[in-house]
Amino acid sequence: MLLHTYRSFDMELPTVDLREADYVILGLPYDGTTSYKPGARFGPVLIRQATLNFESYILDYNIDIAELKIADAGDVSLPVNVEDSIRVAEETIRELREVNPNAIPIFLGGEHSMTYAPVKVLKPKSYVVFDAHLDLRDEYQGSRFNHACVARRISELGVKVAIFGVRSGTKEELIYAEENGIEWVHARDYSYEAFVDLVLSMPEPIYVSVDIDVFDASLVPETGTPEPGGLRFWDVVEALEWVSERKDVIAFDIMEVSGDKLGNITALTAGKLLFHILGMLGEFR
Ligand SMILES: N=C(N)NCCCCNCCCN
Ligand SMILES: [Mn+2]
Ligand SMILES: [Mn+2]
Repeated sequence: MLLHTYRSFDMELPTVDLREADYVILGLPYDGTTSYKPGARFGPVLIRQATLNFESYILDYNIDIAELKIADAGDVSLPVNVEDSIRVAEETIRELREVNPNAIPIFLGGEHSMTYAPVKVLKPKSYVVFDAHLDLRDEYQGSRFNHACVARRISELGVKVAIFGVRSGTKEELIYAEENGIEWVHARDYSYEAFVDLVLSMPEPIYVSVDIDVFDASLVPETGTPEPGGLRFWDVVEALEWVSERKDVIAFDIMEVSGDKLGNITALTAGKLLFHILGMLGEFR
């Protein structure tokens, strides 16, 4: 076990020791800056539990992900304060890299605020994110590390940012995007072609983040700030297939899953996406 982690719930998959893994799951169960619907601290448990519903054989790729070498490093034990939590998450991810520098991590959240930690440690050149929100605020509800600020903090690290599926933002965020070369695609304008067009020229390596609220609210009612008018499940899967096959993706996350009932529709959406990500990684890499 890594320092500052605990085991919460087992997925519907055999796992291997972290040292031997090609892929590693790590939960970031933080919800201290939630602004609307609470419960993101249960996201990682809910996603793992939802995988019990799914076959490990993925029809789309003709692959059984039970045969992949996947480790589950558990969940990081996070303190109350958001900046302290980011620090503990960073330390844990650094430790994980020391134990196994080659495994591709898939982080499960937990608020989007936590994505800052893996990005700081893994130092991608680009951040490709699916999100209903721009997350480009300088500050929100008293914190610069609020979930609504994470894309801005990441862009300030010098990482190239592109955001897909957006349908919520402020004038201030729009101006920041424009002044800082941050590309984004409205959910109404989203297409596979628009995604490929933008991501094709982005510098590598790439960190891919899925804020689960990018999906239509009907697919993800249990998330911190649900928004109607979102993407379909296959929109995101097809984009991830392209980027994981064609570009150097060093990590993924699935964030902002919440709720207090096992088997909730949001967790099922996230669990199914997790299995597809593992399937495409097994197929393409
Ligand atoms: N990145 C995010 N998830 N942002 C959500 C911001 C919520 C805006 N509430 C609007 C309240 C208006 N009174
Ligand atoms: Mn977000
Ligand atoms: Mn969002």
